[in-house]
Amino acid sequence: MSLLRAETVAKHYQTYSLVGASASRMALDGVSLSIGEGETVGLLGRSGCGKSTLARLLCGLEQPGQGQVFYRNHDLRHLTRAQRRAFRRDVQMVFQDSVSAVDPRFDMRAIIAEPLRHLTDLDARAREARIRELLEMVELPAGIAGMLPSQVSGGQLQRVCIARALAPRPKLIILDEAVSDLDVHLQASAIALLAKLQESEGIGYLFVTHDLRLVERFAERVVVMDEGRVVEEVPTGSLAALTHPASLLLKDAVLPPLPERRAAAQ
Ligand SMILES: Nc1ncnc2c1ncn2[C@@H]1O[C@H](COP(=O)(O)OP(=O)(O)OP(=O)(O)O)[C@@H](O)[C@H]1O
Ligand code: NI
Repeated sequence: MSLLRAETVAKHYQTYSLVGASASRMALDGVSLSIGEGETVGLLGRSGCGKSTLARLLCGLEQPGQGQVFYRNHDLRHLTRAQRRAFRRDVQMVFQDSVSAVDPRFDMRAIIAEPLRHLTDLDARAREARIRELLEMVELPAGIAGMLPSQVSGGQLQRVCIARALAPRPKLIILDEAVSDLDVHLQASAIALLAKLQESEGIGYLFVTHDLRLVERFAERVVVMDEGRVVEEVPTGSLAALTHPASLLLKDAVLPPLPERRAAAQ
């Protein structure tokens, strides 16, 4: 049974011009995607193809215009209270822009404590212990707990967002370009951290990116979208099988400009 499944979801946005004319833009055009428990899926495609829209539908932040999203075979629109709480716990999301994803008035402790308050039965003491444990998991010093978002670096704040996502012991974390803004070194260590957590906690990820290299290491399956549709889907071991033009663009972006290729072109 899938943990999370989108079935032929469609979503269009109404856009308005200055003169008041409205147009409809199809962000998702009949997309189906199923994610099993503990599974890691890379979701790729060029800018504007609908990745973030699909990510938001999957975690219930937005409703599809057509189609349905299912959590453990239950339609998200008809969850019981208990199922909704389980869904909120099991499926977490980390966004690209960690600064706007946190309240600037909250310190790191309060940021991480929030899901613990709402989604677990831990008392204050147990919450504090869990926060210490989470900071350790994301390799941040315990002393950071009392700092405000303005007092930590972008990379540290992103790790705090990952800690917050891990806090309620989710089954799946949807990472929407979550490491894209980090410098190369921090990106590599964030990926290593996510891969480690995948092993130790059995967490699965939906890893949204336009960088094929980032998913190659730890996704089992790569799904490529283009213009609001899923155009290809292959196991990570078979990337050579990708043939759609949108997939080839992703593959091309990975190839380094080899000196001999440049020489051959001259
Ligand atoms: N809130 C919104 N209002 C209007 N149009 C939107 C909205 N969100 C997304 N869109 C449009 O829907 C389409 C898909 O956007 P989406 O953000 O899902 O793409 P994406 O694949 O995540 O792109 P990127 O890689 O740049 O993040 C785009 O054409 C975008 O302009
Ligand atoms: Ni996006």
